[in-house]
Amino acid sequence: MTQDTPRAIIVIFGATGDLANRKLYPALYRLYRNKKLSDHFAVVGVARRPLTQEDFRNNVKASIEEYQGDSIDHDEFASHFHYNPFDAQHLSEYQKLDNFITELDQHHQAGGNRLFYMAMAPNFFGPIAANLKSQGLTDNKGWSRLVIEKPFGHNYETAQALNDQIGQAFDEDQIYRIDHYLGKQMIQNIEIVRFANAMFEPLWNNQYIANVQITSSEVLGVEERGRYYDESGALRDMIQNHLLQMVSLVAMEPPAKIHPDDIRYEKVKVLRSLRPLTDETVDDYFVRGQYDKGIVDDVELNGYRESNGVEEDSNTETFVAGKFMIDNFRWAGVPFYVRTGKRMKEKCTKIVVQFKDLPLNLYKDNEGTINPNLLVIHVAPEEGITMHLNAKKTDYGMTSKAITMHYDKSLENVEVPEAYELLINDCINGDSTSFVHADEVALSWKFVDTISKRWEKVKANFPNYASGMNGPDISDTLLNKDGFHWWETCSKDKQEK
Ligand SMILES: NC(=O)C1=CN([C@@H]2O[C@H](COP(=O)(O)OP(=O)(O)OC[C@H]3O[C@@H](n4cnc5c(N)ncnc54)[C@H](OP(=O)(O)O)[C@@H]3O)[C@@H](O)[C@H]2O)C=CC1
Ligand SMILES: O=C1O[C@H](COP(=O)(O)O)[C@@H](O)[C@H](O)[C@H]1O
Repeated sequence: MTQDTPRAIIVIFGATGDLANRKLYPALYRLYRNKKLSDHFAVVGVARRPLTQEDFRNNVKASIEEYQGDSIDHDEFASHFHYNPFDAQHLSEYQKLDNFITELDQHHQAGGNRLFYMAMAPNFFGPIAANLKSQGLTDNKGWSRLVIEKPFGHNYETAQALNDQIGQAFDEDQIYRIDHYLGKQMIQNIEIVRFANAMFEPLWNNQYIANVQITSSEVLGVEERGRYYDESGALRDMIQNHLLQMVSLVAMEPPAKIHPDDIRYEKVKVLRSLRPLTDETVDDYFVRGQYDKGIVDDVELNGYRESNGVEEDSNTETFVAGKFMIDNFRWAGVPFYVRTGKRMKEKCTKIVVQFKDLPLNLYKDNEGTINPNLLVIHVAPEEGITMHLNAKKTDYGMTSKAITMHYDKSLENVEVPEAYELLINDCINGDSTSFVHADEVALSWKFVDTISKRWEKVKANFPNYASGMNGPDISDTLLNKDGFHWWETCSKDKQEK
């Protein structure tokens, strides 16, 4: 561990929940192991369950063993963890929590800094933030920061109400809204690929790019999250946040500096330039799907409507494909296609940039065609970059063939920081670059609300795709009518077709 990393007490609200166990403890453990946490860090876990200190530390160790797969002695790490049984709805308990944190701060010499992490249901975010303020927990001598998890509201109105509520207790620069996609290495790489390569930046515009395709597909269905998901759907669960963040990063102008304000400013400009939809135009730009049962790897899987917590005639979409038009000088006329869904063919997040064809190309391939250049950013599960180019076919003639040049991140042989690990590290260090600003939340909800209102009004003919397929046919039609098609495979080894 190091002395120069910021000291802090990390207070986790919802310390017994799924997010804390599956993501936060393993992430903290990796930070600790990689010497990114100060000797003086401490974690206060709060939740209603009456756990003893020992129970809590055993839970933390068990979660590291399960999710980190690492069997070294975790006792020293766990000794930084303290449990405080607490009901967020009881105002009287906040003062006790304050005393508990203050004592620990003295014990660990944590410097008076407090990171409040909301790993609880979203309806608690506002009230807890207000109570932290009113009960003096933010009057500590060091900094205090608030970390909140998505969903940031259910629509524009509720997101604004949430922002107003937490904004009364914390300033915007103290609020860290987590979108875990922004912690992924290859998402962070978008900026570097674009702005550190002379061969891409001059071409990154409507003169040379035909379209951009962003896919985030999942093999899993809604599993145990049916109740939450049926209220949300893919539009709110993925498009409003992760997909729009990716669009913003691919489309933004170069920032003046690598500084949170400069980058947010550029992302906000993209969101402000999105061509707004109306009730009449939604169907031309966005389509939806819901998975049916299907056979995948010889196993028969149930349909969405058969899942726990889902209405039997649910109108909730588990798939969305859409087209964003960004009406600014750089992007006028270039469609940004996105799609996301559950129970699709493969787990894959990737960004494909398709370049325009040359005005004349004499060097066609054997089939008499010329393959467009593609730049593929593989976000997950593979991490890397593939360039699809044309080269001479090895024979006596002058025909071309499609080739790929690939950067495979896994060959670097370095441990890749996991998204939560990286984002928690940023919170502790006060770097809010990879977090979502209130303005981004507001603008993305405004855009998405038009679609969700339309979809609530006009029922779909669901289910419309079998489990294991890449969504419904209308997703293909969306691109085909513009003369394009989805570039399918995620594999770096195969030519993407
Ligand atoms: N799980 C995940 O992978 C992801 C979760 N999120 C978000 O993270 C947040 C947490 O999700 P998740 O961990 O899945 O939820 P869980 O339901 O698993 O956990 C909720 C936690 O809140 C505690 N809690 C509930 N009521 C109270 C109360 N009145 N006072 C104090 N503690 C309370 C529970 O403990 P107890 O019952 O002991 O009080 C539990 O620790 C949500 O906002 C979710 O949307 C976001 C992305 C991914
Ligand atoms: O935020 C969410 O993301 C996951 C997908 O994340 P990934 O890192 O595995 O791509 C999704 O399953 C979940 O429904 C959604 O809430």
